Amino acid sequence: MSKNDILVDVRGLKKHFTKGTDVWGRAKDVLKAVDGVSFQIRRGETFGLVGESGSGKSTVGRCLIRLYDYTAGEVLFDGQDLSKLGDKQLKPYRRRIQTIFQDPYSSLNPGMTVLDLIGEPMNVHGVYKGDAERKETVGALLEKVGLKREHMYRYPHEFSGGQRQRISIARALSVRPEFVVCDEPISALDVSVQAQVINMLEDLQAEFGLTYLFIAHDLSMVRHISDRIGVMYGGRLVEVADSDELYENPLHPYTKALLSSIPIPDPKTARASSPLVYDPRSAAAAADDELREVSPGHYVAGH
Ligand SMILES: Nc1ncnc2c1ncn2[C@@H]1O[C@H](COP(=O)(O)OP(=O)(O)OP(=O)(O)O)[C@@H](O)[C@H]1O
Repeated sequence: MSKNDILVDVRGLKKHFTKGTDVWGRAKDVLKAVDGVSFQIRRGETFGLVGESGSGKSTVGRCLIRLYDYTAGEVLFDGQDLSKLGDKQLKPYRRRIQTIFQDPYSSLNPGMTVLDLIGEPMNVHGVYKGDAERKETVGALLEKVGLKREHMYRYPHEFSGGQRQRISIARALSVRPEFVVCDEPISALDVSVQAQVINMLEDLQAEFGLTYLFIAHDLSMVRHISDRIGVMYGGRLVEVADSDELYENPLHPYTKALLSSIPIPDPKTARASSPLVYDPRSAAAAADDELREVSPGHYVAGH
């Protein structure tokens, strides 16, 4: 991977939360939500981040968009360490990096029309030249995400969950970002609309040359959209590999357990055995947890 190919470079990222302080003002409990995570995302690819609830996926995403200051490590975006920038210097990066959140119900202000919701980030970043252009852009974006132009005059409660997520996607894309953090964007949607949203995200990626971090705990959809996948457990990455390689040749016991719990729709290929259970005290898990490259592009911890 040449330096130029890399859009996002995460190096030794740590985010520790402290809960309460003692009488001397020292932190009592430290929760190591992210504890030394490194990975790179190439321009134009989708990097999937998977793991069970609480493994630290969203915290990684929030550090990447600078919603959280991090405890240690570096996040380089297009070669720039964002933690070194003040608010003014950060502004262009706040345009270039956008987020789509899980819950399309709470992430859209119910009192705003779709026109204002999609137009708001455009106002903040001044990416249009007058009301007519703004309206035209919003209309075109609505069509791109499978809605109608006239929907711009409606309010979020008039739409289904899937349609609201389409509005959130149009809002994120309105400022022509390069990198989009998709934090469980389909988890709250009906299974029947999940695949539609995934296909749409892929089409938009191809059309606009987007790079995605795709966070999910549902492994079945992640394989479809991701080029490479990182598996998180307890605030650390335990395995990183190309998507197909990870599914066909999982090496870490936690990855194996995670994969064994995906329902298989085709009875001919259905597993004979029941899902594996990961025991973090097992010998393999207890071994040193640095990632090592075991075959080209396939990294695993403690193996
Ligand atoms: N703002 C916060 N303050 C304190 N603890 C936090 C905060 N945000 C996250 N955590 C804790 O950090 C750990 C990792 O949380 P995170 O949300 O990153 O996990 P996740 O893998 O994304 O899980 P989920 O899929 O449930 O969102 C959890 O134990 C969580 O309770």
